[in-house]
Amino acid sequence: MALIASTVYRLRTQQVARAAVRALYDEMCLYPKPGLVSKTDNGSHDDMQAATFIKSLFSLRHYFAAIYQAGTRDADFAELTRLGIAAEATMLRATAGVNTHRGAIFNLGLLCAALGKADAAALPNADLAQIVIDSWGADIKLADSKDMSSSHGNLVCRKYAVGGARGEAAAGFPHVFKIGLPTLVAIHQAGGNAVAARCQSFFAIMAALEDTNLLHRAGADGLHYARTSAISFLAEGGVFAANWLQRAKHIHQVFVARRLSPGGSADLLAATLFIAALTERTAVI
Ligand SMILES: CC(C)(COP(=O)(O)OP(=O)(O)OC[C@H]1O[C@@H](n2cnc3c(N)ncnc32)[C@H](O[C@H]2O[C@H](COP(=O)(O)OP(=O)(O)OP(=O)(O)O)[C@@H](O)[C@H]2O)[C@@H]1O)[C@@H](O)C(=O)NCCC(=O)NCCS
Ligand SMILES: Nc1ncnc2[nH]cnc12
Repeated sequence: MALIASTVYRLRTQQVARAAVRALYDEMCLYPKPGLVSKTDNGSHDDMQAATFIKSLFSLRHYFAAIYQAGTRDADFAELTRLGIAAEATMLRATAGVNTHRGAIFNLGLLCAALGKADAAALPNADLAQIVIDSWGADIKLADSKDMSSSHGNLVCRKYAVGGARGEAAAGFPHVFKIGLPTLVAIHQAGGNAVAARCQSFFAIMAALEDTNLLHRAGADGLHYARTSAISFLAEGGVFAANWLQRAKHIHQVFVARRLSPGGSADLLAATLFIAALTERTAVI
């Protein structure tokens, strides 16, 4: 029995880690994704391209396995943080110092750990958002209150009084579970293909998110412009509009011209794809 249990554990760990890496890959590949890197172009970035992201996400495969297993052992936030910081170093080695997935390491890492905790408790349809809140929410808020770093995000969160990645996590990833995922499922159920479902999900997240990348690069006006663009795209029919692809590509070009880069929305799209892949009813999207 022990052999079977250990084999199941190993296979599940591999499944979760592969799903996390695949979600980051599918996010990067999605086009158009206003201002962001894809295989088509580098968006609003001079310092990174598709290959940078592929090196980065591949370098994180062991991290996602490790943090899932930490979750199965009911690890505390201090242990998760140690794994996350080590993963950031691994990412930077893979990208020659470019920050491709620092937020994704945090966002997807916590969701992998929550999944591990749910699996260990044999809860197949666990409320992962609630597990994140209950298990590590207080520590995430404490870490945020003690953060005196000069990271782009921390400076922006203080200046604009927004929650950033930590605020999103401590609230149980509402932009994933209440916006990204329902939108992805709705478009799929309406007959939309994967690209349409993922684009609509991305625009829905961007329309609502206080993305610190946008605030860092373009201030409150930049965030407002990006969110208004997404709201207009959705109000004019989103991916159900006949010319949606041309409109989405035009918005991408305008974001590039303005150097806007909603990296936080991209991370939460990846988190949405990760949850969808591991949730039986949405595994096909
Ligand atoms: C917890 C941290 C992630 C906090 O990081 P930071 O202090 O920087 O604060 P945030 O801005 O709040 O978050 C950083 C990244 O998170 C993404 N993000 C932004 N807004 C949100 C949001 N509202 N909700 C969720 N996630 C959000 C975003 O990451 C992506 O964009 C980055 C790439 O884009 P780019 O424009 O290139 O970014 P820069 O290089 O900074 O700017 P340029 O110079 O290019 O203009 C990339 O990171 C994507 O992932 C934000 O950037 C983290 O600092 C932390 O504490 N980590 C330690 C490990 C840990 O605590 N782990 C716990 C368990 S895993
Ligand atoms: N595809 C992407 N382009 C730019 N920044 C990102 N952050 C996360 N995904 C990204």
